[in-house]
Amino acid sequence: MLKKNKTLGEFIIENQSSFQYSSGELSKLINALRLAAKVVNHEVNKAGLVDILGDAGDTNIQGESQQKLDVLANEKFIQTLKNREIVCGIASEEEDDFITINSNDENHQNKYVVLIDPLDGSSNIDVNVSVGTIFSIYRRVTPVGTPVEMKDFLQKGSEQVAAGYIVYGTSTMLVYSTGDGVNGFTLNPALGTFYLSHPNMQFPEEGKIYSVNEGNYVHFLQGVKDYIKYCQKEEGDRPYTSRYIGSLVSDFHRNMIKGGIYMYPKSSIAENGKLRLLYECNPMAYLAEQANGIASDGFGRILDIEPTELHQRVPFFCGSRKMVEKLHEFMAKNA
Ligand SMILES: O=P(O)(O)OC[C@H]1O[C@](O)(COP(=O)(O)O)[C@@H](O)[C@@H]1O
Ligand SMILES: [Mg+2]
Ligand SMILES: [Mg+2]
Repeated sequence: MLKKNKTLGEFIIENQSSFQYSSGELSKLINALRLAAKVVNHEVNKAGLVDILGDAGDTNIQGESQQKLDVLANEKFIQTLKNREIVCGIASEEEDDFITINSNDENHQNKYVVLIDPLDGSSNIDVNVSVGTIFSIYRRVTPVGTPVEMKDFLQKGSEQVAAGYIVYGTSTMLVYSTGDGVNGFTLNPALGTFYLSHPNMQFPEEGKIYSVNEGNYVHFLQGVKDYIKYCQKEEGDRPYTSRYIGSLVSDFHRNMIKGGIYMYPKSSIAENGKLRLLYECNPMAYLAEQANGIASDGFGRILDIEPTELHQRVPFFCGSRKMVEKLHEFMAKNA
């Protein structure tokens, strides 16, 4: 049984040997993400006091207006990773193309690439509702010693070596996995230290919460509509409770603790849904499976999807095993 209140630093060192490619490089990388999380947490917590609320006045490659905190979080994560010379490339929701990191690594010796959603839940920033950061880590497929290429980023989610998120909520937590279960660490703001608070997180097999933007209901496929009606029907332990924060990280985190299903389906107004495969769906799917949950596009496993573009979107259904299996029944019936 993992002893609680171990610091994240201690946990990283102790668990390094259980990682198949253990060389200390991934530990350094997780440590860098931990540092960047603290820097961004500090900015998020005082957002209303300084001029970092609101629109940054630019749009990203997906045509979405960038919030000032999107831009700031993006800068902080990229800078922290660059300064620590431990990755050979970074891709981000807020960057059109991937970034090659070779400033101090002339020989391109670094083995890992990182994909990030620097600030998840942007529509909640200005209204003081919890937001997050999502990260996904792969070993490069191109030879060490050569510059990083697009194919190093366009890998199936099943190839991830680690993934995680930070939730900036009532408390700040860093939750991640390196393929050996999911563990959650809570930041003690006074000490600036993350402590193990949620060892071995697991999705309950069954849940009573469904999370979907019902404002889009009329545009959903019949299978999704039927499943939502099933959740709302007075029968057995239903109706379920509807909870939708509008920050993927926060909705996922709640559902992982309490049991539930999160859905961002495709619709007649969003052909492939809204969420991005590489830095939203793949990392959350990796965590879900490590925590005994399921993540699919309504028909197949998210982690088996072959990526084709850096910012591609996919329909996303994720959560407690029995709930996602029930959704699959309705999707199959209407396929
Ligand atoms: O407002 P909508 O259409 O329901 O979308 C909410 C979803 O979009 C997101 O905000 C997309 O993420 P970003 O904020 O990183 O762009 C998710 O966090 C959230 O679940
Ligand atoms: Mg996001
Ligand atoms: Mg974002």
